[in-house]
Amino acid sequence: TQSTRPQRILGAVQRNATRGDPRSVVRAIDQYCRNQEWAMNVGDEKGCILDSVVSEVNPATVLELGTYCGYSTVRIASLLPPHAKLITLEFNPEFAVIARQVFAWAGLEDKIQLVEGASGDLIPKMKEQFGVETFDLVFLDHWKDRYLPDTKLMEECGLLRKGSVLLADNVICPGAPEYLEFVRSSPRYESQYFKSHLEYTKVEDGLEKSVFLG
Ligand SMILES: CCc1ncnc2c1ncn2[C@@H]1O[C@H](/C=C/CNC(=O)c2cc(-c3ccc(F)cc3)cc(O)c2O)[C@@H](O)[C@H]1O
Ligand SMILES: [Mg+2]
Repeated sequence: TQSTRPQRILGAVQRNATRGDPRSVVRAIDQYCRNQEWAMNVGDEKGCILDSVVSEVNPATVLELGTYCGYSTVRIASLLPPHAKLITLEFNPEFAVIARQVFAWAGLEDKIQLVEGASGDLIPKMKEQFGVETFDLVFLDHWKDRYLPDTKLMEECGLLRKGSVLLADNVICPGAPEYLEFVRSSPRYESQYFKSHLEYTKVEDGLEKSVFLG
């Protein structure tokens, strides 16, 4: 039977990365997706911007919306301090199965908690079910029309504190126009655009970093 793209990405990791070495997992996925078949990972160029924001925030609690194969999850988790917690939400069970194996190959399964389900259903349960107070960093990389409703939902659920950082992928391509308009015009956010390129291409894309002002 025909394999899926996520299965082929996992294969590339298992063939080319070193068990327990997160950076080799990241490199293996980037090489596969750049040379064999494109996939919607944040990628190496935007990934460097992601790394710099993670290092600057040095978060104790991270929420990722949209795991896919776990490329950005591994990238973020590999930079977290010892007792930090990364929760990643994914509603496609097939992608979740692949991502968990990618985390295991990277040796990061103890730092990453993948929760299966839709973000709109899970965000209201964060405090009671997952013992989260607030998130220091949120990485938005799921369906682009969910960025704004989920941001409003996180505010309503008291999951953002003064200084919480939202980092959103793809604000240009495919684009998240309503989200961008909101965070750039709201007095409750301080927003900054990091110009880059769509993963593995020369097409313009970028990340929007928005600090919640409380
Ligand atoms: C219901 C809420 C909700 N709850 C939980 N999990 C959810 C969810 N909504 C989605 N997911 C999961 O997240 C991932 C989807 C991510 C969606 N990402 C892009 O569409 C995208 C596209 C391009 C691009 C494609 C084609 C082009 F030509 C150009 C650019 C580039 C990029 O970097 C991109 O991120 C999958 O794992 C979903 O199962
Ligand atoms: Mg993306």
